Amino acid sequence: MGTYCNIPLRERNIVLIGFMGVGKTTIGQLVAKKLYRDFIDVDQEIEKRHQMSIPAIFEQMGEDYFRKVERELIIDLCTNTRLKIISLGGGAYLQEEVRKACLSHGIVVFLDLSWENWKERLPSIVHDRPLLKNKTLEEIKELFEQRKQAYSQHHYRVATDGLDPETVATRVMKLIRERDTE
Ligand SMILES: Nc1ncnc2c1ncn2[C@@H]1O[C@H](COP(=O)(O)OP(=O)(O)O)[C@@H](O)[C@H]1O
Ligand SMILES: O=C(O)C1=C[C@@H](OP(=O)(O)O)[C@@H](O)[C@H](O)C1
Ligand SMILES: [Mg+2]
Repeated sequence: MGTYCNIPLRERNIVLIGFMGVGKTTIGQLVAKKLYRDFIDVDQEIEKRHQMSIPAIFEQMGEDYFRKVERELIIDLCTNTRLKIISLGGGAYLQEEVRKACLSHGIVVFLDLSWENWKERLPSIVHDRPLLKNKTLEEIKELFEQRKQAYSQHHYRVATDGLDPETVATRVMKLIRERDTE
């Protein structure tokens, strides 16, 4: 797969990236509604295809299997679909092939949230994020910091601290509209 892309800019998929719990799934859904586009959440798609939850897939098939499935699905979506709003799982973008496919074929929007604000969200998300279970807050912070380097490879960044989902979605939508009218 080369990096050449013949998809016109305004037809490219919008790909939301960022750490677990920053709001990729929530915001993606809202942006899709605002732009009258289809929404695809990669985790939900994998769950649907396997008829299993993400924690069950991790437990029964293992993380390596999950990473392979998510990589293949994302590359397929990036190269073979247009005009979608796609929310990735937070770890997918750690894979180089995924980054390349998203950056060359889509418009990558990084949803950023400070550690201080992210920490407040942990209790509400820990139950269905296998990678957060049985980890201390210090270990999670380390993962949060480690992943910054991958997420720094994006087209747009939206700072979400203190913003409700509607406001974040409006900001993402405006970025896309402004780009389309350039
Ligand atoms: N901007 C926001 N402000 C407050 N809570 C949010 C915001 N975005 C998402 N959430 C909440 O955070 C949790 C994780 O959101 P989710 O969309 O599943 O994140 P992700 O897909 O990035 O893991 C959910 O409970 C969601 O309601
Ligand atoms: O960051 C990760 O490694 C993961 C993030 C999750 O998605 P969200 O980022 O939507 O929580 C999900 O794909 C899985 O639990 C692994
Ligand atoms: Mg999600």
